[in-house]
Amino acid sequence: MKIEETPLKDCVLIHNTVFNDDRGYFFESFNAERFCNLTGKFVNFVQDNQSHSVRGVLRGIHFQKGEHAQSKLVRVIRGEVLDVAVDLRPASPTFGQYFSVILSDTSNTQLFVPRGFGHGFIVLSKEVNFFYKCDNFYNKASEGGLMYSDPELNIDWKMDASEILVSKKDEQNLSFSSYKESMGL
Ligand SMILES: Cc1cn([C@H]2C[C@H](O)[C@@H](COP(=O)(O)OP(=O)(O)O[C@H]3O[C@@H](C)C(=O)[C@@H](O)[C@H]3O)O2)c(=O)[nH]c1=O
Repeated sequence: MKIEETPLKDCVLIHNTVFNDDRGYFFESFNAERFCNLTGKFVNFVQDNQSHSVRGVLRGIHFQKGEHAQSKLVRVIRGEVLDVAVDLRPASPTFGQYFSVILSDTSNTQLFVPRGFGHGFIVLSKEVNFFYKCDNFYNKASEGGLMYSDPELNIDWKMDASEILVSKKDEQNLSFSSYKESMGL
C-alpha cells in the first residue's frame, strides 16, 4: 500500500499492493493499522455504502454538515468514474479548489476524502459499482450539496453536459457563493 499526496492537504490517493496469480488477484482493500501508519490519521470507519449507476450519472457534490461531517474512502468495484473532491474547509489554503482523478476497477486506486470536503463522481463507463467507507453515520438532516456545474468551482467533468444525469435533489444544490454566504463567509 502506497500513499500519493494530492494538491489538497489531507486528501490522498491510496495504491494497494495487488497480488496476481493464475486465479486472478487479491488485495487488502482496507487495513486499519497500515492506513493509520501511512496517513498518520486514525479514522474510525462506521458505515459502508455501495451504489450502482449508468454512464453519465453524476452524484454530487455532497457533504454532511457540522458534527455529522464524514471522511470517505472511496473506490470503484466495477467500471470507471471521474471522482471529485472539493476542499470546503474555510481555513484551508486550498478552500474552493478541487481534485479529480479517474478511479476504475483496473487501477483499484482509492481516494481518501477528509471531513470538510465535498465529494462527487461521474460515471464514464457503461455501468459502475461504487463503494465507500464513511467515518460518520448518514444523517439526512445535515446533508448538503453544491451544484456540480458551479462556474466558480469550474469542475471539468470530462463529459458533454447533454449526457449528464443528476437526481432531482442534486438539481437543487447550492451555488458555491450561496454556500459561502450560508457559512457566513
Ligand atoms: C448517502 C445515503 C443515502 N441513503 C438513502 C437516502 C436516499 O433515499 C437514497 C439515495 O440517496 P442519495 O441520492 O443521497 O445517494 P447518492 O447521491 O449516491 O449520495 C452519495 O453521493 C456520493 C457522491 C457521496 O459522497 C455520498 O456521501 C452520498 O452523498 O439512499 C441512506 O439511507 N444512507 C446513506 O448513507
